[in-house]
Amino acid sequence: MPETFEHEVAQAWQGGLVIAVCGIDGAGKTTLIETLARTLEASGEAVHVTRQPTSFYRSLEPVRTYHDEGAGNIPAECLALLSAADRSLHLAREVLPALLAGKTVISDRFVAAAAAIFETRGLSRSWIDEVNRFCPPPHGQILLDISGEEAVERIRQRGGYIRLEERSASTLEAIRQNYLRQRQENCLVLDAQATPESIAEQARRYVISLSRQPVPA
Ligand SMILES: Nc1ncnc2c1ncn2[C@@H]1O[C@H](COP(=O)(O)OP(=O)(O)OP(=O)(O)O)[C@@H](O)[C@H]1O
Ligand SMILES: Cc1cn([C@H]2C[C@H](O)[C@@H](COP(=O)(O)O)O2)c(=O)[nH]c1=O
Repeated sequence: MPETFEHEVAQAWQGGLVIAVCGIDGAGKTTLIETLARTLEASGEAVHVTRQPTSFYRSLEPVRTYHDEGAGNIPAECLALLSAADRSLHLAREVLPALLAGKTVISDRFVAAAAAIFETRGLSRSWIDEVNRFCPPPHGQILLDISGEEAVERIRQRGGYIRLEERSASTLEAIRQNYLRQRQENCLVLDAQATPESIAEQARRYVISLSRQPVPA
């Protein structure tokens, strides 16, 4: 019998380290990941930084239309399936090769983001979990917690392209509440309004504790 993709992923997961950084848009994921990766690399760790969804998902017409204009005639199921397909390619082409090369993978969003986002778009958690069944939870997850209102304000100040959902504090707040409700036991929840330095230091200690190394002072 051919080996299933699920089995291949499960094998690569053993002994590897995948850290997901989650939180609503504007929470500070990119900012934290940059510092965290630099700090871990400086201490000799091989790190691979990546993100979900990938540019493949973002480039798809229904996704771009949804981001610009909202649902219209695009079913949430369609976007969730495209995002799951994107996730499977991302695992096969990027995450597994990095793990097999002995790297620590830090991902800007991971499978929990799909659950938090697509529940607010009306899909059931069991259906979302089923279509993402091939993707195990990460070994560690950092949730940057911020209110929808504060996130909208940060996104506005950051400037650049702003998606429709990013203008709605109540939508971002609903996604935030899903993240908080669904979080794994070992998830580190950080106040995203602390200073970037303090957030990065708490994240560094968490990652080192997961890699079972003594935490340097
Ligand atoms: N701890 C912090 N305190 C204050 N401002 C912050 C902090 N972290 C990030 N910011 C600022 O908030 C804005 C959003 O940060 P960032 O782009 O890192 O968020 P993000 O979660 O990656 O957003 P998105 O999901 O939209 O890509 C940026 O302008 C950034 O400089
Ligand atoms: C995981 C996942 C995310 N999305 C959404 C979440 C964001 O609003 C965008 C991507 O934003 P970025 O700031 O450009 O990273 O996509 C989604 O629609 N489906 C998903 O599975």
